Amino acid sequence: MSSSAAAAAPGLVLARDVSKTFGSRKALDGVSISVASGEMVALIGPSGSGKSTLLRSITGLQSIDAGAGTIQVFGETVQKDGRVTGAVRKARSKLGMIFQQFNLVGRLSLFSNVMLGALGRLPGWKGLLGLWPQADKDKAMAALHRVGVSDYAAQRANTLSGGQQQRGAIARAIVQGAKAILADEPVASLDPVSARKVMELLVELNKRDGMGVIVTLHQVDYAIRYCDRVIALQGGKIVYDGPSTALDQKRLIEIYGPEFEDAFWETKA
Ligand SMILES: Nc1ncnc2c1ncn2[C@@H]1O[C@H](COP(=O)(O)OP(=O)(O)OP(=O)(O)O)[C@@H](O)[C@H]1O
Repeated sequence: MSSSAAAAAPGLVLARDVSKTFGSRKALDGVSISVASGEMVALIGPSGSGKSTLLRSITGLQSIDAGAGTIQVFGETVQKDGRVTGAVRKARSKLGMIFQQFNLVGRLSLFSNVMLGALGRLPGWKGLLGLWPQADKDKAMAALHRVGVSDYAAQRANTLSGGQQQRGAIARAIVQGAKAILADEPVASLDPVSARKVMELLVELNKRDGMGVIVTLHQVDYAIRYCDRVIALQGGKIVYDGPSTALDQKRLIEIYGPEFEDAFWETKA
């Protein structure tokens, strides 16, 4: 790519002056962030600071306040004038979304769930009838193998462990051909070993495949260990945006308050 083409390539997220009000509470208050396409960024902050609201606004799952705020995803304006725009579909096709509660269809096999990632590329009736092209089936099995759960392909999703389901959700994003993963508390419901595996997978997709990753995390130590950049929210405002290596104890106490020690050591056991 020429340097001018690289300069023109749209980033993963460009959010300007984004606010979101629920009743009398400002969940986001004039937030602006810019995330390049191959970055891995942790969103941290105390409970209720606006992390999920920011992520949901980026994916267009929720509209932002009317006003000057705008959000672009891969160059598509997904939020403007307080409305989610029609361009959100195109943007979402490039985003793999991962949630705390896995969001797999429980009665379907793990394999079928992963195949759902290919739905956007197929006429709907073919997908509904399970008439998947062999190339997509191969891709799904390769993705399941890559995330380490191919042995469970035929098992119903609701009989799998949380860690297996979350890895399945990541396989679905791979099959979708996502250019980035937006993950909302992906490890909050997992035991420490499964949580580490999921974080390591996200890092691998970022470093090896160049996928952008934005991940909300409660565990500060995970943010520091796995993410190069951290954005911290407090009361809906950005209070830190920089390298994770520069997050020292003083800064973390500023972000979380004096209870920070508890939050930090929560996952050390
Ligand atoms: N749908 C909603 N209706 C009303 N208030 C909401 C809604 N969603 C979020 N809020 C409020 O907005 C604020 C930010 O919530 P948000 O879920 O974004 O925080 P968070 O940082 O992700 O918190 P946590 O770490 O506990 O998940 C909170 O005060 C929350 O109560």
